[in-house]
Amino acid sequence: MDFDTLHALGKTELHCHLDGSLSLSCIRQLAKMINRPLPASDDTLRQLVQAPADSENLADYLKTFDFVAPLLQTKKALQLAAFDVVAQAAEENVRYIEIRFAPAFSISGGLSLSEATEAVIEGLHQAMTKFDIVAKALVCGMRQLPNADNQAMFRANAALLGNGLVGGDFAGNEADFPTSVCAPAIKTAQALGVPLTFHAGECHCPQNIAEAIFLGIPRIGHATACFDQPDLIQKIVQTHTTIELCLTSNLQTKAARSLDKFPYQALKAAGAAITINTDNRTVSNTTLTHEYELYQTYFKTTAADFLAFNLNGINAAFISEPAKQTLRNRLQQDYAAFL
Ligand SMILES: O=c1[nH]cnc2c1ncn2[C@@H]1O[C@H](CO)[C@@H](O)[C@H]1O
Ligand SMILES: [Zn+2]
Repeated sequence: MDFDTLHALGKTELHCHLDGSLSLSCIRQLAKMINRPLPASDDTLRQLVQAPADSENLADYLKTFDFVAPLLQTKKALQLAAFDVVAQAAEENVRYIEIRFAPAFSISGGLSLSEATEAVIEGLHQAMTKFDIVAKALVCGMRQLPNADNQAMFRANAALLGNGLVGGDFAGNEADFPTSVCAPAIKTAQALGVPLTFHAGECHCPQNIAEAIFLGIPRIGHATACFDQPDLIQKIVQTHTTIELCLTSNLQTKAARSLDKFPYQALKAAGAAITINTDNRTVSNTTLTHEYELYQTYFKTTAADFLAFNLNGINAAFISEPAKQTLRNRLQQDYAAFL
């Protein structure tokens, strides 16, 4: 399929970070609101908000997020940001998206942990009235924060579940903060009834994936380190764990040092429920269409595969069964001409 066809295909995306996906024009608008000077040239600005080409590891990649954090400290800014990311997704025919962000990174201007989320939800709702897309929010605990902080975040946000907020995640510094360290906050989120996905396996540590599955988490972001672990892959299949693959991001963070160390083929061969995601449109300089193009080029992924991965995404989405059925029907229609 050519790029225009890949662009036209209906899509779903479970793994997309708000702060890593702002368009340059949105970044300019937000910077203006706090009188922060930015380089006049888009090329220069892009260098500042994209992960460096020579990122050594996840920690290096995550440094890029410091640039936009000060821009996301007011209700208006978070609303505009959420609207902006949904608009980008709708433009490339994403029908369903879950957008994640860390409330703890948006409270230095005086917002509470729940007000930050309410503002994101407001932006998602505004975008849904304008574009043909369903957009939901996930709140991220951060691995490097104390469990008490992540627990407070989930407690503050649990009441918003069902009203635009559909679940939670843990992101951040996996190399120094393994899954076991986060277990108390994971258990708190689960006890509060927060559906969870979880970043694991980005730092060459398959154990972090295994522990997350053991703790009953039904979706794993990345899971890169399972590529040469047949037993773990069997566990993923048996437990019906859905994997949120992020190819470009993994090559940048060196989670996968080459394509043969990316787990797509091993997971697909085993029959695991995989999905394709951007992770961070801006920080990783990608789009979901570009990701599809890479899979087609590198792995000969077909329209039937893309449909199956999108249906995996719907099955694992944190929404009601009737809402899922509507989206499934829509995707079947979208793909009918390509199968
Ligand atoms: O690939 C990733 N792995 C781990 N953490 C990430 C990744 N991408 C973004 N974030 C972290 O999630 C926070 C909330 O969106 C971001 O600020 C960033 O620190
Ligand atoms: Zn991520």
